This record gives sequence, C-alpha cells and structure tokens, in this order.
Amino acid sequence: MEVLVTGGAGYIGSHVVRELMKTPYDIVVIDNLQKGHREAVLAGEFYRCDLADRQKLDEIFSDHDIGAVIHLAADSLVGESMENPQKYYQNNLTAGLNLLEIMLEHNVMKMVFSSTAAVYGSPDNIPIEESDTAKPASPYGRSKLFYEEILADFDNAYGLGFVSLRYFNACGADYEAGIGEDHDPETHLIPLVLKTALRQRDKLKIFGTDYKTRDGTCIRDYIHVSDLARAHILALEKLEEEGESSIYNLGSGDGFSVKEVIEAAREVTGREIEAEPAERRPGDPPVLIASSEKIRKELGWEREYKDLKNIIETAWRWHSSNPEGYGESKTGKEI
Ligand SMILES: NC(=O)c1ccc[n+]([C@@H]2O[C@H](COP(=O)([O-])OP(=O)(O)OC[C@H]3O[C@@H](n4cnc5c(N)ncnc54)[C@H](O)[C@@H]3O)[C@@H](O)[C@H]2O)c1
Ligand SMILES: O=c1ccn([C@@H]2O[C@H](COP(=O)(O)OP(=O)(O)O[C@H]3O[C@H](CO)[C@H](O)[C@H](O)[C@H]3O)[C@@H](O)[C@H]2O)c(=O)[nH]1
Repeated sequence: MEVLVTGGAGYIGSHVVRELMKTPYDIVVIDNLQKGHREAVLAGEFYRCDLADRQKLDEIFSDHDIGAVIHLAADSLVGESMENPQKYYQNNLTAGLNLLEIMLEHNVMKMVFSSTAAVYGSPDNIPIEESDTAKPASPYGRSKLFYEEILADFDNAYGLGFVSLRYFNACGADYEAGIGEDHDPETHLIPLVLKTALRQRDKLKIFGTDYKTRDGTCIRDYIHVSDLARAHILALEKLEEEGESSIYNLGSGDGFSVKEVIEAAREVTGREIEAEPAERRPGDPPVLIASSEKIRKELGWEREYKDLKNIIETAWRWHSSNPEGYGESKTGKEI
C-alpha cells in the first residue's frame, strides 16, 4: 500500500517517514517547503506541492495508488494564530478540506490526522483524558478541533475512517538518521534552550514565573518524536483492520516545568544556559499533561524514551552536530 504523508518534510513528518521506512508501506510525500526541508525526507517520492492546489493534488492521487493519508501539514504556532487567525483557518481548514475532497474523489478512505493538546485549552483535569471537554483557547487549537469534527462527519456520511492523534510536546531527534528539529523562526522550548547552550542565543526568556505550579513556570508533557512517529504506524494498522475511527492523546504522562527543562539541559550539555524571567506568553495554559492510557490499551503503544534527559540528549546530539540545521536548500520535484 502507498501511504501519502502531507508535511513530510517537517519536523514530525520527517520522523514519521523514517518510521514508515521500517514497514512494507510505500511512501509518497507532499510538502510546500514553507517550513520543511527537502533533506529531511529520507525516503519515498517527494512532491513540492501546496495542499491548496487541487490540480496538483489530483495529479498526485492519479499517479499513485494511495491507500491512506497521514496528514501533518499545517501551521502550528499558538501565538501566531492569535495574531493571524485567517492564516490558520485558511491553511488548516480550507487547504485541509481540499485534501479530504480529493481523497473522496479517489476513494481514499483512511486518514491519520495530527491533532494537538491545544484542543483542550486550559483543562479542568490533569492528566487529560480524551473524553475531557475540548475548549481550545486559540484559533490554532480550534482549527484542529474543527478538523476532527469534519473527519467525524465524513466518517458518518462517507465511511472515511480516521485516527486523530492529539500530540503533546514533541521533542528530541533521530540524530542517527540525521534528522532533527529546524524551525525558522524557532519558538519551541527545547531547541531554544539548546541554541542558548550553543551560544547561538544570549539567553532564554522564561515566559511567566508566577503560574500556580511547583516553581511558578509552565508544565508540559514532553514526548520523543520517534515514539510519536511510531504511533502513526499503529494507527495505520488499526485503519487497515477496519477498526472504528478514534481519537488518542499522545504524551508521556509526566510533566516538567520550564525551569526543570532548563536544568536538565544544563546537566546534559554541561554548559551554562542563561535564562531570565519574562512576561507570560498569551495563550499558554499553566499545565498540560496527557493520559495516554487509551492508546496504550487499544493499540499497544509504548514509549521507548522514558527519561527527559535521554530525550534532550538526542536533540543535543542533533543540534550540536548540525548547528545550522539543514541549511537553506529548498529543492524538490515540482509538478
Ligand atoms: N511540534 C509539536 O510539538 C506539535 C504538537 C502538537 C501537534 N503538532 C502538529 O503536528 C504537525 C507537524 O508539526 P511540526 O512540528 O512537524 O511542524 P512543521 O512546521 O515542522 O511541519 C509542518 C510541515 O507542513 C508543511 N506545510 C504546511 N502547510 C502546508 C500546505 N498547505 N501544503 C503543503 N505543505 C504544508 C510545512 O512546510 C512543514 O514542512 C502539525 O499539524 C502540528 O499542528 C505539532
Ligand atoms: O523561549 C521560550 C519558549 C517556550 N517557553 C515555554 O515553554 C513551554 C513550552 O513551549 P513550546 O513553545 O515549546 O510548546 P507549546 O506547549 O507552546 O506548544 C507545542 O505543543 C502544543 C501542544 O501541547 C501545540 O500543539 C503546539 O503546536 C506545539 O508547538 C511553554 O510554557 C512556553 O511558555 C519559554 O518559557 N520560553
């Protein structure tokens, strides 16, 4: 079966492609390279294509015998979505709907979807379960929740089977395969901490030190990107078995504060990492920790990386051996 990965040149998508290489699935990748890197795509047929382009999508679906789609392509920054919601609804919903329409036209009825902890907003219960109320606090979170609802409607009406994976904080790298996190601009905590260790930045800003948490800084659930990526294979297998559509959290079940992450990074790198208190970042909930019991029970998913320092070490190895990330090259087959 051919599996189409949208956003496969991005951080998580490139790790999903890496995990797909260990399976019998054939791989097709679409990415517009707005954020992604051609070099990060280690296998499969690559198309530089925007999901908004119906004609190109139609050609790709005509040229391949696609059996399922893993849909990661999206804009995904909470803060940016507060300032520019139009961009988020346009890309995550309108372009995403284009993809669904083309899938229906070509009778491709299986999707694994990248959702997010941001659908929960500021949750009432910790750890968060999938049945807890989703009250997104940002246009980004809402765009992902709306897409899940569209998928449920398409399942009811057309029998499109889906698995939606609500990722918590993806981090780490498959440094042995030569892939890692390279966003421009970078906004995520762990790469910024490591860039500070590399002296590419003077100091790290800690966004908020007066939250009602154990040390006043926000707590998040950090999950290694390869563990996350492996869950997509399990989700594909579930869809192939014609199971019911499902929504799963994907996190570690452990929470670490911003200060704890910085301290762990100091230990891993053995370097000074200067950090200073700063204003809260709008849209940040104080605590997000997943219960991932459902995916463990139903799909047998387990983490390989259970220790935060191990996870940071994989990211450190990637950043320290690729201080400029992937560089500037943006090549790829355009059709
Ligand atoms: N990084 C996280 O911690 C995290 C957490 C929760 C959910 N997610 C979700 O996971 C997915 C991947 O996130 P990531 O961190 O790898 O981001 P990323 O920006 O590295 O990857 C997204 C990729 O999609 C591509 N893309 C975006 N819009 C496109 C379009 N219209 N057409 C074609 N390609 C397009 C980008 O060029 C990029 O390569 C996103 O859907 C994001 O919302 C990420
Ligand atoms: O320079 C920084 C960067 C981040 N932080 C803090 O570190 C924590 C983690 O921030 P990230 O930006 O790394 O991650 P987020 O939790 O904001 O968001 C990530 O995980 C979410 C789900 O939990 C969403 O899906 C989103 O797409 C994804 O980027 C937050 O408390 C943030 O305020 C800082 O203090 N300083």
